[in-house]
Amino acid sequence: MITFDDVVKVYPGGSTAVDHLSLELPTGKMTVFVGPSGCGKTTSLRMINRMIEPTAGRILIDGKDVAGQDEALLRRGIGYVIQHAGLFPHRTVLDNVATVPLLLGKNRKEARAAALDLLDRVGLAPEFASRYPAQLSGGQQQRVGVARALAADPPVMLMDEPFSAVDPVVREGLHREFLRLQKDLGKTIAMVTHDIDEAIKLGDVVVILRQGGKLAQVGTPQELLDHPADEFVAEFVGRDRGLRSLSFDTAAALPVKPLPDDLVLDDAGRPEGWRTADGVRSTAGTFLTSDSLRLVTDLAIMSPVGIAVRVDAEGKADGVVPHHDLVDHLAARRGQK
Ligand SMILES: Nc1ncnc2c1ncn2[C@@H]1O[C@H](COP(=O)(O)OP(=O)(O)OP(=O)(O)O)[C@@H](O)[C@H]1O
Repeated sequence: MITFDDVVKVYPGGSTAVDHLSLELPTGKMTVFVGPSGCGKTTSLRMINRMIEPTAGRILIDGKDVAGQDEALLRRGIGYVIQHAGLFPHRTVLDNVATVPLLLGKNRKEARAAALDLLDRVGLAPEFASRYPAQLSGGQQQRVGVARALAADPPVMLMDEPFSAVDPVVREGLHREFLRLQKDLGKTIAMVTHDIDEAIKLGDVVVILRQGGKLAQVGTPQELLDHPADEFVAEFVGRDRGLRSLSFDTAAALPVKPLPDDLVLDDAGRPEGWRTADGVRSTAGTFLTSDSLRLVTDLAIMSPVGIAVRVDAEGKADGVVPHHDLVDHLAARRGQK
């Protein structure tokens, strides 16, 4: 666990970048710092590995104050990934990643093998190993940056806007791969982004800072969406927060009605579509109990008859949710929160 204990940073010249920040970043989870430009996100991150020293307060990793630790040793246990990857331009991809295992005392062969394994883990084929960073796309460079940060197998990773230099489609892919990787590795990660959607998607915990380096709110994405602490947070997480919060709940508790006659099924009981007055069948939108309430809402809205169809694992229809039932369920859900 990383603990911020009443941390203050005032830069020379007097601007307060971080103002009495107290927080806990849970072990093995991803904590995302987000907030408007200049609110102290990067400063907070860099105080963890002592690239910046706090003016007051303490930062502890697993109960040990970082201030008392040897900087080189401390940083060996903390991987660091930045925007544009920060790769060595005159070294090949393989050498960029193998540098760290070499520094840690592996021989050349072992270091190269470790680097190849890491490149594979971040989704880069072996043929990229001999290229130079300039011969890669932004997204590929970012993967090399992540592989290099992982090379020392650090328990903690700091990531400063790691996905912001790539276009939205590539970013989407990197998010997916990163979530898969983190599921395997379970690192304690502190990440900075200015993008609230990215924070909500990737963060187990989201820290929202406001101007002047003050903590606005900390919580799980769903807590922030369902219970924003004030107007600033509500605005920041977005006006559509009600709808987005539905992504975090499954349809498991959603009551269903029996199948109506106008739902056409095949021989195996799988929905084929809706029978309409002129005989045309339009597709029926189906969901599993494990799908999100957001998907069910979308299906009900898009359905010509305003009904979403629940199916089992074999695709067999076993109940329906008319949109008015869905609205009642969502209202009751809101009342329970
Ligand atoms: N070296 C410095 N000297 C003086 N002031 C600084 C220094 N670095 C940052 N600041 C100021 O501290 C505040 C916080 O900066 P920081 O970079 O931590 O914010 P940020 O939230 O990461 O911003 P952004 O999203 O724009 O990158 C800003 O007002 C900034 O101008």
